[in-house]
Amino acid sequence: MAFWPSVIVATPAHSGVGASLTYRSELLLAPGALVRVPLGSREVLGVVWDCPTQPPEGLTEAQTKAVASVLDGLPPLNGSWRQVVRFAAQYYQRSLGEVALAALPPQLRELGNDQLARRLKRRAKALASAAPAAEPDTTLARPGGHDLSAEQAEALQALATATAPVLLYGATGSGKTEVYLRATQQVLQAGAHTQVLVMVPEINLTPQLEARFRERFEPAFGAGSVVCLHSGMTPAQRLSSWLAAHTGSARIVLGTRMAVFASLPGLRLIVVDEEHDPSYKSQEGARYSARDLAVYRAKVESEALAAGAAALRSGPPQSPLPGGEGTGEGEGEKPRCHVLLGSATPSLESWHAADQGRYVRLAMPGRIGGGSLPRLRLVDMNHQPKGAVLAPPLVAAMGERIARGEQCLVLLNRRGYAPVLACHDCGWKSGCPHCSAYRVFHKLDRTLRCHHCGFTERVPRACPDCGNLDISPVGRGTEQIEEQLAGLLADVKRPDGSPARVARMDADSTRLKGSLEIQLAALHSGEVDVLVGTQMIAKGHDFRRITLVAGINADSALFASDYRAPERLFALLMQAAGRAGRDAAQSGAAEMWVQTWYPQHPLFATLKKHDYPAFAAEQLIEREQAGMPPYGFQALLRADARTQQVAQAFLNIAAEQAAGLPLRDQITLYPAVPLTIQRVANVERAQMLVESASRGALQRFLSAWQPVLHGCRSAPEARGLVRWAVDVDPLSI
Ligand SMILES: Nc1ncnc2c1ncn2[C@@H]1O[C@H](COP(=O)(O)OP(=O)(O)OP(=O)(O)O)[C@@H](O)[C@H]1O
Ligand SMILES: [Zn+2]
Repeated sequence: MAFWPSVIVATPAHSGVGASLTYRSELLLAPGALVRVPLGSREVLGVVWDCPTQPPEGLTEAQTKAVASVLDGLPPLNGSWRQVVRFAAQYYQRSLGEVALAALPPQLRELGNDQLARRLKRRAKALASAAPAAEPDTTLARPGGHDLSAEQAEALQALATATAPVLLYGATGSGKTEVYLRATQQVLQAGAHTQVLVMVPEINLTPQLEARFRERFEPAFGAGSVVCLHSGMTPAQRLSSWLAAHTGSARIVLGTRMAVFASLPGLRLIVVDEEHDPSYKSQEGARYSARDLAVYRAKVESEALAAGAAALRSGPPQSPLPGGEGTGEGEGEKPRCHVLLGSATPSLESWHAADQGRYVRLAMPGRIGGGSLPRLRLVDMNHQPKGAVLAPPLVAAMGERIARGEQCLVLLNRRGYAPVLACHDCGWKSGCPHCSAYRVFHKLDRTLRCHHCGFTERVPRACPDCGNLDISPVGRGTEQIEEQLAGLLADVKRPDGSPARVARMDADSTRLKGSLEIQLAALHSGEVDVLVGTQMIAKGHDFRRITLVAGINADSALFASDYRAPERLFALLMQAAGRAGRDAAQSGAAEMWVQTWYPQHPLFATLKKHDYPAFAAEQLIEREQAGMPPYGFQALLRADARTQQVAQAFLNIAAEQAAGLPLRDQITLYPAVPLTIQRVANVERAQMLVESASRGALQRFLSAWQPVLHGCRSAPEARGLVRWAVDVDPLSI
C-alpha cells in the first residue's frame, strides 16, 4: 500500500510555494514525523503534516518523489507543537515551512539517520550516569530556597487554580523568581514526565537565574534536567538541548524567545519573566512575539490535555498513557498548561488584558524583607553649572555612598565615548558613508564606528574636509561618563581607605565570551563601587549593595515620536530603580536620581510614587482615544530598496492594489514614509502603517494582501527593491 504524505520543508519566506509538498511513502507516517525528502537536487529535512492514502487530486505517482528516509529514532512532533507553528505562520504572515523549520535546531537539518542514532545512544549513556544522586521524593521533601512570603504563597495558590493566563505584577525585589521556582517544582512533582518552559529576555544577562534553577532542581532531577536554549549556544549545544526537551529527558527549558518553539511533549507551565521586555519580539524572519505565542501555546496545550483526559475518562479502563498524568491531577479537575507572565512594569497589552479579566492579575506589591522602593530625586539640569554632564549634588551623593561601602549604578543608554565627532571650523561631522547616521567616537581604541552597519575607521588626525586639527567629541556616551566619574571621584575613599573604583558595562565591554559574568561578579563581590552602563545594567539583576541608581540622560525619550516611548522609559527607570535597596536593611536610604531638563513632566510625578497602575491607566486612556494598541491593531509593511523612491513606490503600488480586497473598508493605510534611520548599509528603508480597529479584520486583510504583495515585486516601479516584509503587532512605528 502506498501513502502520500504532505511534508513541510523550509521554503523561502515569500516563495509562494504551497504550504506543503506531496511525497510518496511505503509506510504510514505519523503527523509530526521528521523525514528527509528530495527537493530539487538536494535532500532536506521535512516535517510530515498529514499522511493520506490517496494522492491529492490531479497528482500522479510519476509526478511525486519518494520520502528518502524517516528519522525514526525521534518521536513525532506533537499536535500542540504543530498547531503553534501553524498559528505563528498564519498570524505573522510567513510561510509554514519557514516557521516550522526555523523552529527546529539548525543542526538537525544536516543529520542523517545513522548520525542521529549514534547521538541518541550517546545521550542515553550520558543520562544514565547523570541520574539524580538521591531519590526525587526525599530531596524535594526539603525544597531549597526560602520560606515563602505571604504574597508569594498566595500567588502560587492562585496560579494553581487559575483558568486563564496569569499576570504576576510583582514589585522589583518582591521575589518573583522564587514564585517561578516553586511553581516549577509543583509541576515537576505532579507527574514523572511533566515539563516547564521558562523564558527570559536575554539569558546572558542573568547568569544568576540559570544557576538558581540548576541548584534547585538538578540534585533531585539529575544533571540533564535543566537545559538552555538561546542563540548564543553552538549548533551542537542547541541540538543537544532540543533533543533533551523533545525526548523528555530535560524537564526544564530555560531560554530566550526562540524557546517558545521548543518541542516539549510534557509541557505544563510556561513562565515569561520580564514579560514587558521588547526582546521577546523578533525583529527578523517571522517577526513573532514570544510572549504572545506563549499565551497561545498554553491555551493549545491545555485544550490538548483536556481532550486527552476526556478521551481517557470515556474510553475503556486503561493504564495511563506513556508520558501520562497518572499522578497529581485530581479527578474532575481539568489538567492545564499554565502561563505565568511576570513583571514589575507589565506591558500595556497585558495590563489591559488583566483589566478586562482575560488574564488573572496577581499582585505582589511588597519587597522581600519589607524594604521600601527607592526615593526618586529629580535633578533640574536648568540649575546646574553650565556644561555639567553630571550634576555636582549627584556626584557628592555618590561619594557619600562609596565612603559608606555602598554601591552606585549610572545608567546612560548610549555606548562609546561620544555619539558624534565634529569639526567646529567647517562643520564636518563623523557621518557614516553607508547610513543616514553618525559614527560613534570610541576613545579606547580610537575608532569611529557605525552602530548600524558596523563600518569602522581609525579616528582621523585632522578634519577630513578642511584639515583643521581641532576636531572634538559632541555629546556623551558610557566611555566618557566612566572617564569623568573616575576623575570626579578620584579623592573618594572606600571604608577600607582604598580609592573608589569605577567600571563600565555595555555591549562593548561584554563582547568577549565570559566577560559579562566577570563584570557582574566584580560588582557582586564589592570590587567595583560604581558601575556605568547601558540598559543591560538595569535588567533583572539582584545586586545586594546598590543604594543609588542614576539615570543621566532620559529626556530624549520624553519627547520621542514613538507612542510607546513613555511606556519604555517608565519601565526602564522603574526597573533601574529596582536595582537599588534590594537589601531591606539598606532600602530606607536607597535613591533613584534622574537628571532632566523637564522636571515638571507628568511622567516623573507618577514615577515618584512608583505608581505603575496610575501610569498604565493614563497611558491606556490616551491609547484608547487615539485608537492605538491595545485598542487598535497594527501592522507595518516594510520595504528596503536601492533608492528611497523605489522603496516607497513599492509600498504605494501595494496600497493601490489593495483596493477591493476583503475588509479593505475596515483598514487604514497610512502614507509611505522613510524610517527614522532611513539608510543602513546603503539600503534605503521605508514603511507603511496598516491599522484596523479589529484584529480579525486586519488578519484577513493581510492574508488576502500577501499574493498581491508578491505580485507588486515585479512592477516596473519596484525595480531595485531589495526585500519587503510584514511586521504584525510592531513594537516601534
Ligand atoms: N521568601 C523569601 N524569603 C527571603 N528571601 C527571599 C524570598 N523570596 C525571594 N527572596 C530573595 O529576595 C531577593 C529578590 O528576589 P527576586 O530577585 O526574585 O526579585 P524579583 O521579584 O525577581 O525582582 P526583579 O523584578 O527586580 O528582578 C532575592 O535575593 C531572593 O533570593
Ligand atoms: Zn553605517
